[in-house]
Amino acid sequence: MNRFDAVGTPALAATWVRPPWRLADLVRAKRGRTVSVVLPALDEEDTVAGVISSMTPHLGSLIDELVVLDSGSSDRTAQRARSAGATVVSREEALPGVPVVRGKGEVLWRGVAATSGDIVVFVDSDLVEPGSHFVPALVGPLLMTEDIELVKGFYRRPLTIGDSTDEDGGGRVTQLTVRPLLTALVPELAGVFQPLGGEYAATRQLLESLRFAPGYGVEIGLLLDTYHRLGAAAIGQIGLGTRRHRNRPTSELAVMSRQIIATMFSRLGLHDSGAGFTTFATAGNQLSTTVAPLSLVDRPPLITLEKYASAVRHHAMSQPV
Ligand SMILES: O=c1ccn([C@@H]2O[C@H](COP(=O)(O)OP(=O)(O)O)[C@@H](O)[C@H]2O)c(=O)[nH]1
Ligand SMILES: O=C(O)[C@@H](COP(=O)(O)O)O[C@H]1O[C@H](CO)[C@@H](O)[C@H](O)[C@H]1O
Repeated sequence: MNRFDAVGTPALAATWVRPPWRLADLVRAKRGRTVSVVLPALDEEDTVAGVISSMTPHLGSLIDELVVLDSGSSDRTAQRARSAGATVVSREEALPGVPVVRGKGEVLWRGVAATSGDIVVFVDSDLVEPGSHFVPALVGPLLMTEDIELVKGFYRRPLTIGDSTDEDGGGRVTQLTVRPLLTALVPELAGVFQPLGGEYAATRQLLESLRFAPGYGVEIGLLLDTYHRLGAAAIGQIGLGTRRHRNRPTSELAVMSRQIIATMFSRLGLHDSGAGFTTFATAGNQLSTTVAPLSLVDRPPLITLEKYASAVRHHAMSQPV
């Protein structure tokens, strides 16, 4: 285990700057365990096929299941995902009869329900030229060690606005909001480099036992709940190199940040006004305001959902002894 010796706040104890395992070692280490990859996708027709293509070489060996969980896309996301070799599941198909709500947390929650792998890997669908090493790196600690239950990827994050790129300007909410707040409120997690990153892997046993926060709060919710449940020793992080994705305008990230703060405060028992975030805009001498809705309603642990639990029991009984 390569300890990342940073000056100041130490990294997580389980930090790998580079994956030390060969692909063949990982496949051998599965020992009957299965791996499902879930790509949450809302209108990602431009990038979803490229993300899938970075993974299909591992399909049938390291990866057993590759699912795009369609978040209600209105573009050609589903068609392009199927053509690239993924299975596409809608939110309704993932949990029939359970009314759908908006947001990323809903899609990831249903992504766990729609798959069966012992290990579940989440990768965003808006990535630009992701490496084929992403999934092997993320599942490595889960296959090769005994005590890790959640593995977060970390990376350099370029920020491209228009024609200009700052090679380390990305992860704006991470850098300006979440990591400073974690340092102040949960210093044991100050060494998590990309707490919001959309590339992470976890055991199904963990994910089906956790609630899923709504919208963009899902990542910080899963991280804090895992920490409260199992401690920092169960959390690992691994270097993936550079991660490019669609960079949203700061105004949209402010709304994202508000939802993340609401989830953080709820997990830490801190009072939150519950007020939605107001965006101001002026035109001439006119002032307009938009209040973004805030949700505080988590999705319950899947294992408490009879529909899911019975499906798991049925699946278990259909497995060869
Ligand atoms: O309601 C949503 C919001 C986001 N996403 C997906 O979640 C990932 C990350 O979302 P986004 O790119 O908006 O977040 P960012 O990376 O910009 O912070 C992407 O694959 C989105 O398509 C989704 O499936 N449903
Ligand atoms: O890390 C962040 O600050 C934000 C925005 O990243 P950029 O400033 O656009 O590179 O993106 C993350 O947050 C989202 C909400 O949790 C996740 O869904 C994304 O996967 C993650 O990239």
